[in-house]
Amino acid sequence: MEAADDADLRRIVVAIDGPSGSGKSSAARGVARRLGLRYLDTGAMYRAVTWWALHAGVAVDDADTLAARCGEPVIEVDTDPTAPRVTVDGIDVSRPIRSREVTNAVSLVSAVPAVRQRLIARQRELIGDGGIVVEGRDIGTVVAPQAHVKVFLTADEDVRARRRAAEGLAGMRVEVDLTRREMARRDRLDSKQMMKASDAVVLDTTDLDLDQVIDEICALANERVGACGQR
Ligand SMILES: Nc1ncnc2c1ncn2[C@@H]1O[C@H](COP(=O)(O)OP(=O)(O)OP(=O)(O)O)[C@@H](O)[C@H]1O
Ligand SMILES: Nc1ccn([C@H]2C[C@H](O)[C@@H](COP(=O)(O)O)O2)c(=O)n1
Repeated sequence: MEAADDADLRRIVVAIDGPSGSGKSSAARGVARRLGLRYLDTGAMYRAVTWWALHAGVAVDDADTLAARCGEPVIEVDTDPTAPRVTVDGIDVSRPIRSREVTNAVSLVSAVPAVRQRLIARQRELIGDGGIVVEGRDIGTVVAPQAHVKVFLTADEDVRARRRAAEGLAGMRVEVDLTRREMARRDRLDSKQMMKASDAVVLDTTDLDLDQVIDEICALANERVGACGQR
């Protein structure tokens, strides 16, 4: 990317949304690193509440109790793209929140309106005056509709499952068919929260490698960076 004005870059908000396994985290981190921006993984925050519920003995299908108690855990997020970290009550949960147990429960927790309200407020605080790449499901529509760059990442379901299975969940190799079924289930449950903004650029990553995706998003940021002072 050509050198953009530093002051404008410090205000930019790049929103990346899309289904599970479409490459949001990898792309968002890569863009943030390349442009010297902060990085916020909002899914990690929903995962952190889910991890807390599982450990606090709160049933993840008990929406009323989740709504009443979701303010209890203190969730801290480090927005450094070289070392993103999430803690719950001071415990580093960056790895355990990727476990299969959390992954299969998180959609129930993230569907609870009180949980969303609380985390969205925190996400907006973290976005602050910008200089950040934020990824999730509702960033361009709900969390930061003012974002200067909005990207909706997609990829063929089979390709997403293969990429995810190759990576494994928290270090365990898992088979592609099972991964595909679990991802499809999660996308179905998340469909109410996942929204493509009408002004988002749709980027299908099926045939793109990660560097190409990062290049495309950085090019969009470069085009829009001049508008950062105007919003
Ligand atoms: N363009 C790409 N080409 C090849 N592999 C990719 C690409 N983008 C991401 N990956 C790989 O696909 C896997 C899933 O990517 P990533 O975790 O970034 O997706 P995600 O959309 O954030 O998923 P989730 O919503 O489930 O957290 C990772 O192993 C990542 O390295
Ligand atoms: N802005 C967001 C981010 C995430 N979620 C939900 C949907 C996912 O199932 C879960 C975990 O996200 P992931 O780490 O897989 O990106 O959190 C949401 O509702 N809104």
